[in-house]
Amino acid sequence: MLPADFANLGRDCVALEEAGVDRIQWDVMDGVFVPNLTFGPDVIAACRPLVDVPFEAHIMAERPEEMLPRYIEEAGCEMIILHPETLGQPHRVYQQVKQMGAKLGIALSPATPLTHVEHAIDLVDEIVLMTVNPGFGGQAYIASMEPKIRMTAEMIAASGREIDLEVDGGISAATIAGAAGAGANVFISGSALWKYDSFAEGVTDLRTRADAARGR
Ligand SMILES: O=C(CO)[C@@H](O)[C@H](O)COP(=O)(O)O
Ligand SMILES: [Co+2]
Repeated sequence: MLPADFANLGRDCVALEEAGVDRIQWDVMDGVFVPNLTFGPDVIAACRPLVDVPFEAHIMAERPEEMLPRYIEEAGCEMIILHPETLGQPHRVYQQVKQMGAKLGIALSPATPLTHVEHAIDLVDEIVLMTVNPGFGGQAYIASMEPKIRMTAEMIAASGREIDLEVDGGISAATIAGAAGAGANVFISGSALWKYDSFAEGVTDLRTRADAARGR
């Protein structure tokens, strides 16, 4: 939702759902962990009743554990995506997310190693590999993340668990095949999706390209 019209977030949520997106990701930024400031649980909660599509909160904010109940219970986010660097005791917070009934996403910035997920492979529902440095939309896809995508896919396969591999940042018609071919199965597209003539055209084009790269 970072490229959305902040004066009409509800309208854009409805349009995205009508276009057939599988989920809506809210980029929560506090201006401390990343040099940008966006929206919090009250804004997400205001949009929740307008659509049925799952919400995931990508929380790029320090001490996110203090507001977890607001994202899960008030804002109705089914998935909570956290950056390990923002947590004093990551594993404890991961347990709290699951105990509150939400799905757990762990986001790794480009320089954050895969080892940050190893200890939580039995808890995590989604591993999010940032293919840009977090904080802004419209940045260039970092193709050198593709070996990390492959290693993550191998780690997931070895775990024997159903874990989504999401890529987030710079995903467009030009880059989605590379990410999909490396093993990603969930794709977050912001600025590229908004550039299509319609959301429906973008969703169809991006999904078709990803499926082709995954041999589906
Ligand atoms: O979390 C982030 C950025 O910090 C991403 O969700 C971006 O907001 C995706 O936007 P594009 O790179 O697709 O424009
Ligand atoms: Co994001």
